[in-house]
Amino acid sequence: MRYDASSTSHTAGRLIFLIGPSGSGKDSLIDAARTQLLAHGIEIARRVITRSAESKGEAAHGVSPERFEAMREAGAFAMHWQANGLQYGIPVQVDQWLAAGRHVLVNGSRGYLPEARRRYPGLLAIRLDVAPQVLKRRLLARGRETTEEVEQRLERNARLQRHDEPDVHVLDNSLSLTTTVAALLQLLADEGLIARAAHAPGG
Ligand SMILES: Nc1ncnc2c1ncn2[C@@H]1O[C@H](COP(=O)(O)OP(=O)(O)O)[C@@H](O)[C@H]1O
Ligand SMILES: O=P(O)(O)OC[C@H]1O[C@H](OP(=O)(O)OP(=O)(O)O)[C@H](O)[C@@H]1O
Repeated sequence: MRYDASSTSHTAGRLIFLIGPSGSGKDSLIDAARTQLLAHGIEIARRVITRSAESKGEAAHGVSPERFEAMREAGAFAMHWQANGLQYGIPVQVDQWLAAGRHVLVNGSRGYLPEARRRYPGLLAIRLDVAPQVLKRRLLARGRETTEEVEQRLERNARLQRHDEPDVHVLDNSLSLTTTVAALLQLLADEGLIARAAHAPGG
């Protein structure tokens, strides 16, 4: 059965769309915050990517381009997009979680944000920022892509940076991941998506 995302626009669960350039630390942040997010009842979507294996970071599901296309045709994705020569799919399970009133964190894309907003009007957009020179250093240190692929990612970043989307919460990931995890949890508490920690300011 095909799933109609538009039928789930007005649900109790909120989509948390984490964006930021490739290499800004989205996977790392999700991994570092995973236990705490799950403890707060936040679901975390597992991406499907046309990449055979990820050296580190989130446990994405790697598939061939042919398999990805078959999954897309079968309606397996709530959202999907293309970037950096790869296809990314977000499982339709996300819509089921949202319909059940669960908040869901998705590792998203700046390029896809306008479309994601059309589908999920109440989504919470969070962008990870790091300085361009830090981004380059991290991408090279990650060692997953070739130098050329890193350059392409930096070019894509420079291009997308020029389109500043409104209504996006920005978290700086230039410092330690621990700092960014704390900022993420604070933001989710401010938005009323998780309970505020007893010791947190304003709580
Ligand atoms: N706060 C941080 N401090 C230092 N290194 C980081 C930090 N966040 C991420 N990294 C590193 O930067 C690289 C890119 O992070 P990653 O999570 O893969 O980014 P993305 O998922 O956005 O592409 C990884 O090697 C990761 O270990
Ligand atoms: O549209 P953008 O904001 O440029 O988004 C960056 C693109 O790369 C992404 O994955 P990730 O950051 O995990 O990249 P990676 O494949 O290099 O890990 C993300 O899913 C986007 O498709």
